[in-house]
Amino acid sequence: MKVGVEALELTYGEHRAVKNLDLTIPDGSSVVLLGQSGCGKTSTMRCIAGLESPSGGRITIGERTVYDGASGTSIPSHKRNVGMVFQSYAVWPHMTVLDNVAFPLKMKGVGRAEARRKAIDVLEVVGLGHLGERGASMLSGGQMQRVALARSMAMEPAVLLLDEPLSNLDARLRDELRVELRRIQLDRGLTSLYVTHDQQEALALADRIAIMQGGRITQLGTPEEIYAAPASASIASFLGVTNVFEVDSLDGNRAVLADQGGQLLVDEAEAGIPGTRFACIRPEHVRVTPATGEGAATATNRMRGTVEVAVFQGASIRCTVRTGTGLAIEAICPPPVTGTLATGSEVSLEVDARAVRLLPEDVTELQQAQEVVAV
Ligand SMILES: Nc1ncnc2c1ncn2[C@@H]1O[C@H](COP(=O)(O)OP(=O)(O)OP(=O)(O)O)[C@@H](O)[C@H]1O
Repeated sequence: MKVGVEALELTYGEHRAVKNLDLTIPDGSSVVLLGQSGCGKTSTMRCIAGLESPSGGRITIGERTVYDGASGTSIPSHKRNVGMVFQSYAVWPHMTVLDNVAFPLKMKGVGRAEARRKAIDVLEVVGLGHLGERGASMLSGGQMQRVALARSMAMEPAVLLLDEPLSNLDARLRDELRVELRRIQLDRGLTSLYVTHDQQEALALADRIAIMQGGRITQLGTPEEIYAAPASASIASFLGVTNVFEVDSLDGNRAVLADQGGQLLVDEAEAGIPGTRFACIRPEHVRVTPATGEGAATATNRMRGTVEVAVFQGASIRCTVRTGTGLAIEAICPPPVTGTLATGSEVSLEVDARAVRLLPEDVTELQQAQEVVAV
């Protein structure tokens, strides 16, 4: 069911944890709240679940208003029909896997046979159909988290709230379960809100990502839109854009970098936007080649530099190159011709002017993601 949050406010004492927050989760879609620790993600989710008392705003689930500060409406958590999955697995160790899933259904008044049938069905969906009779204490972390997910899904909630459910798992399991979760979400058309500080998780699981900073949503868009066009330098940094350079001034379509960092050619359209202060370049948009002469093509930045460090990542190499003007530029490149990227190598860098984005340091109002421009 569709979930609507309007002008939500939550304060803890003097601290405003959630500030005038608006968010819609369309029916059957997955929204991921992505932001640094302490930005208010969990608080927002807990307000939707009915586990916090907001200080104002309105929350609707389907057609029902579950919270309204103006009229004093507040439906208790257990009557909101929300399912929750947390970081901690929260399975009952003394019960079998099947009973873990069937028990809450029985508590809700579902008959024994029907509860069992539903439990078997959702255990199948999460890939645990063969482990129904096993004691829950004998499961791995990943399996326990699947049980927790199955238990929430069995209740057929109007919305599934997931708060960093994968963060206690090791990296391999996390990757595996992330794909599995997305498959289940799409197959079942679950309406879900997922909270994480992990950008890979957000990119993989979201129909829409809501970037949260300081109690507000500052950008909303599809994973592709947010990845290609972050609204501010702080969002870009958070998304792993390591090349963020302060701009001193603009000279036509040249950005003069602060601290004698040299100049970068930028797209004319970017140069025309007033008030921007940081030049951001994704590492994968930097081309590294063996050193050649400095070129003078108009639409491409060309620089010479020395490889400071290069890290082999399997399918790619991540390296830091120090340019003649002292800029440290990161690049992600395909595995190179032998030796090109060894530490100390002289290399040439190329960055298309259209790959240099000029962004404000921060945004405080919600930015809808812009159309993605390929470079
Ligand atoms: N019960 C509480 N009492 C007082 N302050 C709180 C309480 N819970 C959270 N806060 C504060 O509110 C802010 C938002 O916390 P919240 O847990 O929502 O952040 P988060 O983005 O989910 O972070 P994390 O990823 O670390 O869980 C933080 O500054 C936190 O310290």
